Order: sequence, then structure tokens, then C-alpha cells
Amino acid sequence: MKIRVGFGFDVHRLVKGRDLWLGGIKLEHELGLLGHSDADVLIHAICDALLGAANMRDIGYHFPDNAGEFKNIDSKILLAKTVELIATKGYRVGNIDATVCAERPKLKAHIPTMQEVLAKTMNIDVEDVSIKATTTEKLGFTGREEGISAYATVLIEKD
Ligand SMILES: Nc1ccn([C@@H]2O[C@H](COP(=O)(O)O)[C@@H](O)[C@H]2O)c(=O)n1
Ligand SMILES: C[C@@]1(CO)OP(=O)(O)OP(=O)(O)OC[C@H]1O
Repeated sequence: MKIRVGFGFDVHRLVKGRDLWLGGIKLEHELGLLGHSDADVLIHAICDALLGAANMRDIGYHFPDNAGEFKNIDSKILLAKTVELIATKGYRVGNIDATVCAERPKLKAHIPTMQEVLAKTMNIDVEDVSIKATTTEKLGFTGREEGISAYATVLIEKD
């Protein structure tokens, strides 16, 4: 079996008047993430990690942020397409480990739902999707609640 690892990182700005989509679900919050798509920063980090593992460039290369077809798109669609892209090289997702940096909202209670939704989107076992959350102790842009960042590490495999 051939295995490869990949890493992804993304940031989106928090603004008024936008819904907060994170890990494929909509959360109740007074601010939402700004982007061309639904700005689901966690999914974007996972997409970049998968593409990186397969050495297939990055999310903006495949889904440009000036293309009308991706305006306000549900990032779960981009994740499903990314899984299809790595499959063209024969790879499937092994496991994912991701961290979201957000001062608020508290994500703890929502993580099992995110795991289920993302596992379903990628057609993998929920056991293979780890999601963690941390504050940055009120430091930096995440600590000031100006944005949310996410990191993802993935393993992909083929026979
Ligand atoms: N947005 C967040 C941030 C953190 N958590 C949970 O709280 C724990 C402690 O966070 P620290 O940043 O103080 O280390 C963390 O391990 C998460 O379980 C959260 O749910 N949502
Ligand atoms: C997802 C895409 C495409 O809609 O747009 P954004 O939501 O702005 O996200 P980003 O992480 O900046 O880059 C990838 C984009 O091309």
C-alpha cells in the first residue's frame, strides 16, 4: 500500500451579516465567516491537505474565487469534489486530524455532528475524522475574534 501525508491551513475573516458555517454545519453566532464560498474554513483546510497529499495544487487552483459557479457554494460540495480529484490518482482518504482556532463560539458540543457530516461527505468512517478546537487565549486575530483559522493533517492511501 502507498501512503502519503498532507497539510492544510486556512483563515477567514469574521463579519456581521454572514452565517457561520464550520465543519459542514451552520452554527448560531452573531458573526459569520466572509468568503466567496460559504467560507467554511475547516473544510477548506481539509481540502488543501487532501490536495497537498496528492500533490494536486490547492483549493483556489481547482475552485477559483472569481468563478461565479463557486459563489456562496456549500463547501461540502468542494470537499466531495476534492475526494473525487484525489481518486483520479487512485487515492482514498485514510484519516484526518484537524484543529479549529476560535475564541468563540464554543465548538465542543458540535464536534460530533461535524465529524458525522464530514465523514458522510467524504464517504469514510466517522472514526477517521478527528476535529479539535482551541482558543488562542485571546491572542492574535483569532483571539480578537477578527477571524477563525483551521489546520488539517491528512493521510491518503492507495493499494
Ligand atoms: N472555540 C472553542 C475553543 C475551545 N474549545 C474547547 O475548550 C478547550 C480549552 O480551550 P483552550 O483554548 O483554553 O485550550 C479545548 O480543548 C476545546 O475542547 C471549544 O470547544 N471551542
Ligand atoms: C473556496 C473558494 C472558492 O469559492 O473561495 P473562498 O470561500 O474565498 O475560500 P478561500 O479559502 O479563500 O479559497 C478557495 C476559493 O477559491
